[in-house]
Amino acid sequence: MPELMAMPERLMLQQASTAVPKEPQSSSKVCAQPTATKAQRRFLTSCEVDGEVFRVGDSAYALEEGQTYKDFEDERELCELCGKVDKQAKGRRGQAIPLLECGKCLRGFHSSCLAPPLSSIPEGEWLCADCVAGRPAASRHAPRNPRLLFQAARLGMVRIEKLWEIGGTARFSGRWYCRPEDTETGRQEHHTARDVFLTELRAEEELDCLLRPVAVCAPSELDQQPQGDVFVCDHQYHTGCAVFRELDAPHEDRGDPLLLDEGGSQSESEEPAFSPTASSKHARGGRRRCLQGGDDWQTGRKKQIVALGAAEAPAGCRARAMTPLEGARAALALTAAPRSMPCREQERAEILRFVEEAVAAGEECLGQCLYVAGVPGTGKTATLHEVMRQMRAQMEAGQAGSFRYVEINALRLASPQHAYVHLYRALTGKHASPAAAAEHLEKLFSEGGNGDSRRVTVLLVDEMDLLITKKQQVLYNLCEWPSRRGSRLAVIGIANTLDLPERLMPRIASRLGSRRVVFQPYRREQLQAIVRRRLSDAGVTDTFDENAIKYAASKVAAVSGDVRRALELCRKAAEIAEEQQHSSAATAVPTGAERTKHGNVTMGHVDAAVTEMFRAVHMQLLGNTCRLEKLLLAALVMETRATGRQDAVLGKVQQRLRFMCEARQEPIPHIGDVVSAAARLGAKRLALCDPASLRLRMQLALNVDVDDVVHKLRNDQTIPWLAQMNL
Ligand SMILES: Nc1ncnc2c1ncn2[C@@H]1O[C@H](COP(=O)(O)OP(=O)(O)OP(=O)(O)O)[C@@H](O)[C@H]1O
Ligand SMILES: [Zn+2]
Ligand SMILES: [Zn+2]
Repeated sequence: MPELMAMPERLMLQQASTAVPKEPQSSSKVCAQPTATKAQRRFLTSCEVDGEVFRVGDSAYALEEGQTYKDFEDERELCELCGKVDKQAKGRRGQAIPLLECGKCLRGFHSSCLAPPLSSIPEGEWLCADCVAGRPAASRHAPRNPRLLFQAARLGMVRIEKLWEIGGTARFSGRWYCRPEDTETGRQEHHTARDVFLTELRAEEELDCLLRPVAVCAPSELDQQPQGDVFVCDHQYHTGCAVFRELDAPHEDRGDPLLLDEGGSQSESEEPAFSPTASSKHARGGRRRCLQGGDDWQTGRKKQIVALGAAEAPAGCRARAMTPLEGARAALALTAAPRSMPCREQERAEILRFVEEAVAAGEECLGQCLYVAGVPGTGKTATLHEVMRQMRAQMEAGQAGSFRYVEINALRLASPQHAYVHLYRALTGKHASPAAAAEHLEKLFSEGGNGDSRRVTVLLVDEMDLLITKKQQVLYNLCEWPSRRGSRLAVIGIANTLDLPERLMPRIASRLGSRRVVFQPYRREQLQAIVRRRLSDAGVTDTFDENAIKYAASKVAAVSGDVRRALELCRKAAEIAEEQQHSSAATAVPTGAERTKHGNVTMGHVDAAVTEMFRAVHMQLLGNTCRLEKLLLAALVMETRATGRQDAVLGKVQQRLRFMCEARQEPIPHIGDVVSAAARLGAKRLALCDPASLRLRMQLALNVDVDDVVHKLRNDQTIPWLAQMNL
């Protein structure tokens, strides 16, 4: 329901000047928001300021320092040729001739000023003579309309992500857009005059700093937009890491250093909005991005603010405080980026040294490859992310040279060759086919091909073993490019197998394998320390009985050193304890006070969590397998552990099965039975396999967690000797 929130202007001015420190030129005033009043925020979905409606999700021009609305009173562009706005047509009616806009440089021309003059406005896109000839198309006149001012870096543009009203003032937070010129690689051939990139830099100010909404659309939607204030955006640009990313690219990991200063939903508004001194210097051109916060910008607007739609407050923004158990659950969640990573200090230092050396070497950065290995859940990715976050902080503090950081997860690639596509896109913001991208990268990493970028690129390739192809060309390129003079590229590969370099051709192995960091599986005490640290970082150490943590750690350490399982188990235990607390509160026994005191997670809860985790459907399916299927699973686990690959050829698995049976004096199963047992595992979705027609050439891979399989096999009563096997 519309609601009027206009306040007397005098009052508003007072408010603004008390909220703002006295020095009028200080840029820090943008950040100096009184946080004490945060509780009274009312979130809005849209808001009207003097007739302009701004919605969440809209983009808008934002005034830069020193600009006022008065500056935009006459936005009419001048004709590039005659330098005038209006021109009376010679002849009968004497009406103004509109300016014709060049589709590339966006400058305006009177149709009658052109040589030869155009008698009618052309249909579709029209290009000026400079653009047709490929000449630089700089305007001779100072731009007057916002679109050209933005392109001349004299006006900002933001995307509004939140709108709220506080004390009669409407405020917004959002992110800045930048132009191709503001990126590390600068304006490139494929950029059009309308291309913009959404950056990670946040803005938070009064809504009054926004001039008016603009349309920002995907390239494919451009045709449906009216001319004028329209921009095209299909990539984000991270100014800190100087890399591009598809606008809607999925990102899962909260620890991803690229996501650091995106407006996180929980921490929003605690962290200062973008401070122009800190991060903008990394954006090329070091443009000072500061929203007007003084008194002068209020001239020209009456500040009639109308809140149009009130929004539900975002979850968590006004939520009640978390209970300790909820806090514990959140701290143990796998998606939470750990604040600190105990037990990995040495590995971390080694990786940090590698990156520091590569970045410091700059031009001389030659042949830098690092191979990081370790079984799943040993903190490889998390440690790397932490190192990169630290490097970024160093870079921003001016303690380390600038670098670019690109991350590729081979699991998410459509094919190994798509690694090229991803890397090329990150460096240039451009999409290309795998073959074309490989060609461009080849040039880029050859001498002088990297343009005038002085930054070293640090490339992280997660799950690197998935990039193995028949000719190993992708891996070869990724490991060879860094050794090119002037490539300024350092590559870090992560994989689960220790011997990946040894499985590669010697020319790759020599490059990748020379520097390694190995992550050993966590031992029981380490798992314990990690869980404990996560809890203490969140300030909820005493939610867990010491014995409960110890018990959970030993349960997990008995099967694997995968910290994920330890965290999951403890999280589940906390969940169970919480449920118990709720149900006992509901029955309202007067011992409530005592209950909360003892409402800790105990060994009993961990035990319940173990049972629950192992009650999952696939665990039941595992329990219902026949003897041969069980033996086959055991052989498959051993084979994949030995090769470090996820899949195995049935022939090899069958060989292991035979040795196993021979050693235990079990009857050796017939090959046909083995093939059909494999097909049955496939049908139950416990394993992935090719058609059974391939027989022993069939590829087989586990489709369930290997630790679950091992747990089941070790505890199998019907084949007790499996417990002694080295699974
Ligand atoms: N030392 C540690 N302290 C705190 N949390 C940790 C530690 N090691 C790992 N974790 C957490 O465990 C989870 C798994 O870690 P990570 O993804 O880094 O493992 P990984 O070795 O890369 O495994 P994979 O090979 O399966 O990707 C993450 O949520 C991470 O935050
Ligand atoms: Zn003219
Ligand atoms: Zn032009």
